[in-house]
Amino acid sequence: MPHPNARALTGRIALADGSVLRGVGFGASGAQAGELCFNTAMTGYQEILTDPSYAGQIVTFTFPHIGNVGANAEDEEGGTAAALGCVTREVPTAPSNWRSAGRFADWMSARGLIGVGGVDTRRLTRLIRGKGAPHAVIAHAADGVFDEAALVAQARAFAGLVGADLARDVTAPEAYAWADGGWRWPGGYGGEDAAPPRPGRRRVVAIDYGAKRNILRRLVEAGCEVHVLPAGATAAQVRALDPDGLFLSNGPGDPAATAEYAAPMIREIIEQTPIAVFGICLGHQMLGLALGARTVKMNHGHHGANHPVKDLETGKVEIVSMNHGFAVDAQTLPTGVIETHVSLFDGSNCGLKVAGRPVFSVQHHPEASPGPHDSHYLFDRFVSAMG
Ligand SMILES: NC(=O)CC[C@H](N)C(=O)O
Repeated sequence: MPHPNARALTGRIALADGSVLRGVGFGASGAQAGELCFNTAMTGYQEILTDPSYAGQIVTFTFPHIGNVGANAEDEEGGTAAALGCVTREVPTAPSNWRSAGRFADWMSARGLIGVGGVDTRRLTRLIRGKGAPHAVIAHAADGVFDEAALVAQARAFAGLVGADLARDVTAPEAYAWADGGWRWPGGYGGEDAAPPRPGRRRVVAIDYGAKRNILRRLVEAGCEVHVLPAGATAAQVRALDPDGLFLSNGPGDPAATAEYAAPMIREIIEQTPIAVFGICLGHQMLGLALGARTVKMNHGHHGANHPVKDLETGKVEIVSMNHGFAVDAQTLPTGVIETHVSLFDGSNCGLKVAGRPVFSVQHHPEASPGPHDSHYLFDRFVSAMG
């Protein structure tokens, strides 16, 4: 007789190398192919899974208990696309906190996210770290019946993130204004109405390549009035709003795949308009590309809320939130572009600035959603750079 606690193995993780891990499926049903990465954050699973930068990826959480505090409407970082699903050590339980809007598994279903729990995530993480982020399929079927060979074939057929322009897929369909944590986006999330522009605020045009909401909130907190433009915005469209600063957001996919539209716009602004420019993550990589540097695919990337980064100008070490699988190759930074931050895990580039200009960017996530607040000062630095 089966153990009374035994649960059917209704989930699978199939890797392109042919291995198949079995677990307990939860959330949405189906089978999705993507790149499998691991995230070491101990909190913030809902922010992670709704961060548009995770489009095309499946997240293995190294922290074993995921979903225990349920899900709620405030913690969503994006309105539409995000990760494909997640892998957990323990099968999520019912929420244990009073403010949850609902069970994690129900929220996963509603978002179309597939979960597989009861997996040896330690083994999976070692595998990803050793061989690089694999192409994989995450699958959930209530009857526990799978064609495992077909899942492996589906993982092998995944084209990968190199060369994939996903920022265009997740960007806002049209321009919108954001203020005080609210936004106006017809058919969107439907949060609070945007407040009218306030006198005395610095005007920022933020390009949405898959922007996390908490970045926009932090910009408002730092004293900005934020106007968001879709990914394909031209320099003329940016200038038409007469901003004091241009913000380049985070986002999914390969930065080099955006070369046709992002780099030319950024270059034109830097060359012709004397405003401050600040980029985060994909925005950092795009700024690097616009300045003439190259980006490279990392082995397994940086995904977590506990990464040490050194500010090379102050010598201070910040513990930061990270989520990237590509990086700017610091060796390719041209003269006049200075490396400002490095990862103390692997020495990879984490920041740059243009000498003598109010133009800078970081690879990590100062908005800390989830994560530590050590890098919040960068939002004030952006506002100061507006003169
Ligand atoms: N969070 C991000 O902006 C990620 C940037 C890019 N997609 C990468 O994986 O490196």
